[in-house]
Amino acid sequence: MNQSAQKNFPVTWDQFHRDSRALAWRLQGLGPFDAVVAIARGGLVPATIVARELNIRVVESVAVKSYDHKNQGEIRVLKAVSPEILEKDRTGRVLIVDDLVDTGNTARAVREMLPNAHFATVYAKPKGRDLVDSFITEVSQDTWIFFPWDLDVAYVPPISGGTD
Ligand SMILES: O=P(O)(O)OC[C@H]1O[C@H](OP(=O)(O)OP(=O)(O)O)[C@H](O)[C@@H]1O
Ligand SMILES: Nc1nc2[nH]cnc2c(=O)[nH]1
Ligand SMILES: [Mg+2]
Repeated sequence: MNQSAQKNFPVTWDQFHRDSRALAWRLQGLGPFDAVVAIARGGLVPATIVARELNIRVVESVAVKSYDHKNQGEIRVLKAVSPEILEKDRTGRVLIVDDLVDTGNTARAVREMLPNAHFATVYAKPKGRDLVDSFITEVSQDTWIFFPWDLDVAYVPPISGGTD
């Protein structure tokens, strides 16, 4: 449950691209990886960027849903990992990518499916941090991250509270 999120952390496309590329730099040398498994939906964007940078051509997905907007519910697996990827996991050369780890519930569920994979996220909150092998930026547990695909350009009133 993330209703306690007090702070907003909006991320632009530019920043997300930069942070995802930074993740690719960090992952280079930890491989080689034969396949990337993106945790849909949020993991699909960074997975594509990482796969491009590391020249990984096999990109798969697993679909896990646990949030309805900011409310966390039961973990539901909507699309399981393919048998080919389960087979590849034995080699330890599978890379799982997600946009963030929060409570760690999603990461825990996917790690059970692919126990030998390297788990990477762009952002991490303290509760889930230890469940990922690599991440770029940590934010506090009471921060809600807004991804660029959740945002639009909008009017903001002046800090002084007056009209502009
Ligand atoms: O560590 P947790 O507390 O499990 O939260 C992290 C997960 O929550 C979000 O996905 P969400 O279930 O909202 O679906 P989405 O990727 O389709 O937005 C996010 O993309 C992570 O996958
Ligand atoms: N967009 C978004 N989804 C989440 N799912 C769990 N935590 C978060 C968060 O901080 N931002
Ligand atoms: Mg997700």
